[in-house]
Amino acid sequence: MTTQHSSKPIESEHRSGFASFVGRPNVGKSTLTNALVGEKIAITSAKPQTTRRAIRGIVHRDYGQLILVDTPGLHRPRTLLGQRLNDLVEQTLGDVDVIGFCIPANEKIGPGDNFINEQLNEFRRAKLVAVVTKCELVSPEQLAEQLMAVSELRDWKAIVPVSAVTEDQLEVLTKVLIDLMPLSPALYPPDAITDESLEARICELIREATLEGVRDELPHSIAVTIDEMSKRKGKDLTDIHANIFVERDSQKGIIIGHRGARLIDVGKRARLEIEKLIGHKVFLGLRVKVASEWQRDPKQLGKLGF
Ligand SMILES: Nc1nc2c(ncn2[C@@H]2O[C@H](COP(=O)(O)OP(=O)(O)OP(=O)(O)O)[C@@H](O)[C@H]2O)c(=O)[nH]1
Repeated sequence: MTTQHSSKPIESEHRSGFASFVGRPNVGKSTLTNALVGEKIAITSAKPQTTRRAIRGIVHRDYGQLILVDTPGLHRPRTLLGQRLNDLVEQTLGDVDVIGFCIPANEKIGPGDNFINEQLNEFRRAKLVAVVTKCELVSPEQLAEQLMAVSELRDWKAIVPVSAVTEDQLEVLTKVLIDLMPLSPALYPPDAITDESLEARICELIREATLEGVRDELPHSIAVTIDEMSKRKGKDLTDIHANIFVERDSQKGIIIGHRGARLIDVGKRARLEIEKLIGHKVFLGLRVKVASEWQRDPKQLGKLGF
């Protein structure tokens, strides 16, 4: 007598589950997510704390499926937005199978890392992995030292050094993470890369272009919404009308720039990224609006999608 089971050995070993990267702002969590997925899912920026949503990037292998949930990072909240972001992180981390704690290879472990490491004790469901990022920036000796320091933080399931820029060790990290997932069939269809809506991804691309080159206090004041998006009849062209919200008139001036020069540049960069995403030409109309103190106002936060 033969059993069905014996004829399907590969599927029975298939693993699927959720993982999240945590770590101080700017350690490379979003870049790593994009590099693992192989497509731009999360926006990245040299400004800290630019990640606002739980975005799922999906990595497919024949032995398993890894669903990456990007989070804004744990930090002490100063505004209602900050508080909502923290709630979102806690909810997310309470649910995932694996948490990858990202620590950059080129910076000594400090109070910020220790704070997050302590927070990780709260999430008992998840298996904990340390990911040492930006490895191409240091010598092999420095890397070895950092790996030692990381191993002293706690008893990790694994410690993996990677570089999202040179793509070093990305496949190793993928395998390590999938091997820690529960046995399960695939949770998403094979062609799914994210479950974020196209509109949400476009808003994020516009926010990313807007963030480039602005000073430190401004990034948190920017939110983007889409008023209208439609494909022109019989043409490979999509019209998109979007709003960039800031909190004060002075910020509006910064975004728009001298005679609108900066806004034109933002629009051009955002348009090119959106065209890459949707695969054809885009007309992008941007309007800058003031929604004063939106980060502290529950009604406005709701309207802007938080
Ligand atoms: N050299 C180097 N730079 C990297 C690497 N990964 C990310 N970066 C850079 O580090 C900066 C921060 O990257 P992000 O991916 O936005 O960092 P994050 O941790 O998601 O930041 P938050 O949005 O603040 O949470 C960007 O300027 C990236 O280009 C890497 O492997 N090597």
